[in-house]
Amino acid sequence: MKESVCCIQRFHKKGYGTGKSPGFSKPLHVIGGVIGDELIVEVKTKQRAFIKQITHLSPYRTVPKCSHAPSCGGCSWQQVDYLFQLEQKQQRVHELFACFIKEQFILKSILSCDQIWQYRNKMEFSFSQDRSGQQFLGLIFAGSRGHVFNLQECWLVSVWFSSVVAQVRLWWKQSGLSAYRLDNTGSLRTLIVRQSLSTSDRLVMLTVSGRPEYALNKQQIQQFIQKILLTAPEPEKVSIFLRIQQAIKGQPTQFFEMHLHGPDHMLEKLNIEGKTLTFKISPTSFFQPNPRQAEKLFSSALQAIQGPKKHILDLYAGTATLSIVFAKIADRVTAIELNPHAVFDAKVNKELNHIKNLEIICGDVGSKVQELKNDPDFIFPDLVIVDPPRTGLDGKAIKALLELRPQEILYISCNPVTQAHDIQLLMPKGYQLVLLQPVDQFPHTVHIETIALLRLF
Ligand SMILES: C[S@@+](CC[C@H](N)C(=O)[O-])C[C@H]1O[C@@H](n2cnc3c(N)ncnc32)[C@H](O)[C@@H]1O
Repeated sequence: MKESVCCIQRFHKKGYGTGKSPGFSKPLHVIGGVIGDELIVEVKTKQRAFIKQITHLSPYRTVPKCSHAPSCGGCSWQQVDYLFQLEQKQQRVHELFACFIKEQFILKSILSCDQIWQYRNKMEFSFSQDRSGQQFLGLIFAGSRGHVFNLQECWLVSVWFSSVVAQVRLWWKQSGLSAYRLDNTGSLRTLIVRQSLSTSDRLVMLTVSGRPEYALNKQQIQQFIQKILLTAPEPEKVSIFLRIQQAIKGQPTQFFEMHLHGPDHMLEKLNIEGKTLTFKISPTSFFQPNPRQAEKLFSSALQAIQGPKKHILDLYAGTATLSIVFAKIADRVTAIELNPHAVFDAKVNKELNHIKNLEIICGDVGSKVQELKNDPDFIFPDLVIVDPPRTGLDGKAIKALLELRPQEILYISCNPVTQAHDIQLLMPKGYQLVLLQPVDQFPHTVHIETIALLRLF
């Protein structure tokens, strides 16, 4: 391991501080480095380095709240002043789009987060064991290849999350179970914890191996439930699930959920333009992880569109959040979602929010749009909303969009890199980017949510 000096000049896309260092031909990426820092660093791999000493403090540096901040892979920017985080995110979005868009488009100022701590409603923790058998349950070390550390606190979520982790760690010690390993041996894989920010509903899901020789027995499951119930003020209201993940070589991974305790879902509420909407969320359904910012995201998306619309297609609809928000400006809305559990939630959410003009379809976006188009009664949409996973739109979905040729496409994304890539494919076919609105859903991380409005010219 080599020691060197390094001045941080910019941020790497993963949030590391990047700067030149004498003796190294390529810039170093320093975990925890902030633009303006002068550092003595330890160089671990060719370009990856760790801070040994700060010789000059950046004016953008602040004191992290969490004791894990210097090494946790969850928050790479807790040491960066929040206003500077926002500036950096705004600049990143500008760089990603301005490099290929020559026409005028409006890049709005990023919508900041009012509650920058304890804003998440979900966190996934991993189980791991080293060669000596020492047990770890928590998050992944920054810059490591999946090395887990024992989490004691996390400021992105409520304190209940760390008390669940602590109780599960105690249960694990007594259980005799082992952590799942990449060679498909061992039992315990992940622990998902969710807590609604509006109703305080709580949900815990333990994911284990599907190999029969690593299955949990009745007593182990009962003891797991008892430990979780110790953490909650109203134990009867905690939902507990066991998820069995079956990984067989050459076959798609399969999941089976077992409902162990409490309600089979949780409820979350969003306030959109003065109206409170209620959403049922099953353990495997996606829901926006920062509900207060989701309110800003959805309100801002709604304001970007001038209604009324005849037919809105909501692709990658999840639990139908956007469909329900947009239903008031359309004659009809059609939602398409792959996950059957989320589709089931979406149907309940339609009823809970008294929506009459919404149809919900379960299936892959690319295939279902083709089927819809073949229906002679199909009304071509004037607005298509897409909110895909981080990987963006696949070839089939892009093709479907181009065949539908709606007047407007509202593209919401948690990954502006894939979003910019997809928009580059849509532009030569007559679409122009008219509006870009970044939203800070994830303070202290490098992640950015963006709303893009495309119009057919
Ligand atoms: C980022 S979430 C957006 C959900 C929703 N718009 C919201 O804000 O709550 C993406 C959703 O796309 C779904 N999905 C992923 N691939 C899909 C596909 N090929 N076809 C349909 N839905 C898909 C996922 O299950 C997930 O619910």
